[in-house]
Amino acid sequence: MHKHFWGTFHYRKILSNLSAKSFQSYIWYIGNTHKLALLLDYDGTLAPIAPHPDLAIIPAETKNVLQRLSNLSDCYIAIVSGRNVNNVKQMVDIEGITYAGNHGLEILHPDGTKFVHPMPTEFHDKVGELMRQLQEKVCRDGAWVENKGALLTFHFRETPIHLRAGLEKQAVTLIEAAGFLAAHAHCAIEARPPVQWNKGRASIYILRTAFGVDWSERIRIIYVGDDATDEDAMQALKGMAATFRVTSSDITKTAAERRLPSTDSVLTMLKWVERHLSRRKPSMDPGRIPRRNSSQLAKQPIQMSVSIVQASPSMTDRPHSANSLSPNHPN
Ligand SMILES: O=P(O)(O)OC[C@H]1O[C@H](O[C@H]2O[C@H](CO)[C@@H](O)[C@H](O)[C@H]2O)[C@H](O)[C@@H](O)[C@@H]1O
Repeated sequence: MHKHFWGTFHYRKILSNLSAKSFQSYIWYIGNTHKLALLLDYDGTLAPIAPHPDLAIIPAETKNVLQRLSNLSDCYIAIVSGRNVNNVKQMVDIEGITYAGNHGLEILHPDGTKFVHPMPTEFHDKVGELMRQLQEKVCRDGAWVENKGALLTFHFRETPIHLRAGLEKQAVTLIEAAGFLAAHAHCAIEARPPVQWNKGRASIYILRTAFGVDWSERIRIIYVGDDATDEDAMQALKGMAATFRVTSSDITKTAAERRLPSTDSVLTMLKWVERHLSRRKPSMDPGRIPRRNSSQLAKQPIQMSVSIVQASPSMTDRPHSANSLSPNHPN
């Protein structure tokens, strides 16, 4: 059942003035029997962008609707973020859901088990050295480095606009010289270890762990994200999910089925999902799985290996490039 779901409703304009009614056309996709998996990015999707990561707070209304959705037996929620996994869990602060941090390199399952993608050992030391280099050479004029453990983010949101390009270029050079992949984010450069893992692969890993190998037949999926790193997931889930890119631009390239203009519209969608799921009639459909039983499925062995990718000599901002599933891929 790998096909596009939107039929005649497939268009890519930004929808402004969204109301719950705007999502009515999704009823036939979500249907009345299947469990729904909501995969949601954090910054710029659930929480509006703020001058500093500590200030990007999830609005109370959004948190409340997520909390209620997390209590529905036929709704599974995973937050898929570029933040450190403990940090994003702290920011969302809802128990019983899945948290993926560092673009999926670390995943906390609702039953408390944790997945950590294998990392070449030398990169543990290299992260410290790259942090030192960035701090020494490019942390000025408001720019700073966020240490996320296996990853670093070089932030320049507070840097005067005319100084940004120079610092960005220098940071990219340092990141790539240290053997990391550099990727553009919102007023930031992400320094990621060169492993073939991203939000797309992490999303598929999460769905397979929760729902088993035939996950794509058993569930309906909604993925929402606002950044280039979310494009990996939108690409990987193409034809298997309803995908939304949060952007106020209609020229931003995206693999998503539709665009949403703001975090407010994400809230509107979540409210619509809640209303639809709450109105569904109880069903005996085997596709519905009690959510707490998903830990049984997590015990199925999943192949995992470290695959090193070559850091390119130029800027690595290819959101669609790392999506093709390798023979090692758990899917
Ligand atoms: O995948 P996400 O959950 O969207 O995380 C992506 C990055 O988000 C954070 O940085 C961004 O949001 C900050 C708060 O709004 C903003 O100040 C910054 O300019 C943005 O780049 C976070 O700090 C990063 O670690 C995440 O990778």
